[in-house]
Amino acid sequence: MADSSLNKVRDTHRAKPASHHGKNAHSPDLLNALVVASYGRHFLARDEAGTIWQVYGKGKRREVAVGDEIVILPSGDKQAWVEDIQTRKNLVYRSDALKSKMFAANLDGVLLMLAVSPPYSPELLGRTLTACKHADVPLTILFNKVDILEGDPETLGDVEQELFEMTLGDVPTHYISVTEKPEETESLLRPLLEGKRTLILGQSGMGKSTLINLLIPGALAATNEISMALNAGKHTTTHTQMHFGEQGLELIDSPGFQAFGLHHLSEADLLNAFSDLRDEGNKCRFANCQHKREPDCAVKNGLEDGTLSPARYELYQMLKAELEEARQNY
Ligand SMILES: Nc1nc2c(ncn2[C@@H]2O[C@H](COP(=O)(O)OP(=O)(O)OP(=O)(O)O)[C@@H](O)[C@H]2O)c(=O)[nH]1
Ligand SMILES: [Zn+2]
Repeated sequence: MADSSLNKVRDTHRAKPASHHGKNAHSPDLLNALVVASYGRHFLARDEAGTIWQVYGKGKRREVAVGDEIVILPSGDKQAWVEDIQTRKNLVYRSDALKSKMFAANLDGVLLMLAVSPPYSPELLGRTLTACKHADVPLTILFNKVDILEGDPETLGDVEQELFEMTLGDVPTHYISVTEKPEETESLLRPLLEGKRTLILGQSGMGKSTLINLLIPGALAATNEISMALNAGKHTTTHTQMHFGEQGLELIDSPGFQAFGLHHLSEADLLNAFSDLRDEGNKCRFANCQHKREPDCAVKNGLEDGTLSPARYELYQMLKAELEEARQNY
């Protein structure tokens, strides 16, 4: 049975006064709480007594992410205001020219789910890799649905090669089948995930929900019930949600994404995420070499002799061009 703490939400009509347990030491009216769901404009937060509050923020205090430790001021009927957001250990987010979207904060790791059907996007893989490097959160790749590739070792070999090249062999990568090999998947992942808070990312259809239901049975159904009860999910189909399993397993589910802008990175940030290109680039003849058509370009030479990855080079040039364009528009 899932130990979904969201099940502890109280019936509004019989609500008891909050226990002293969850009170904020500085002010008796304030409570410390953990953000467990984000609907964009409002959030669900769980206080230390296990009560779920629907919380709203004004101005900067609206910029709340799942995983944030916040201080809330109850305003009645299980509703509360965000009073403060505690300093984050880390934050994974994406951003385009118009807005940024926070995935989650205070993470121990990110799991990126990929599959061959629907086909995964190497570009999204590269962007996820870059965002996690920048946020300094360990990334693990789960390549799901390997059952589809049974009897097709060639395609599987190509995938392995592509993932290795893009990640420089630096990212733990597991080949799994959630539906066909559930026990194996579970015994592989439990030791990696227990006692940790993990954000699961992936394009639509990669198997995120299937995996969450395997590791925390009933999690998604319980979540829907809570959302309905609090009316929190009204008019929203996509939201980010934390699920609580046994042995301190915490999984954060985020809607499948098709875009992953990285406008929040500076050019130096970008170079740090591509340290292979940065280090080789230091050997170019010109200090400001763009690694395009300059003579004695160590990066171009590295691409030619196979020591650098063309896929990473292309992604780097694409992200750099985006940053330059974004800067010109401001
Ligand atoms: N063949 C195969 N199918 C799988 C596997 N894991 C999941 N699926 C199927 O893939 C489809 C999509 O799975 P979901 O778990 O809904 O994918 P998701 O990543 O949550 O997608 P969104 O909710 O759209 O973000 C479902 O029909 C699953 O049954 C697997 O290991 N092998
Ligand atoms: Zn160069």
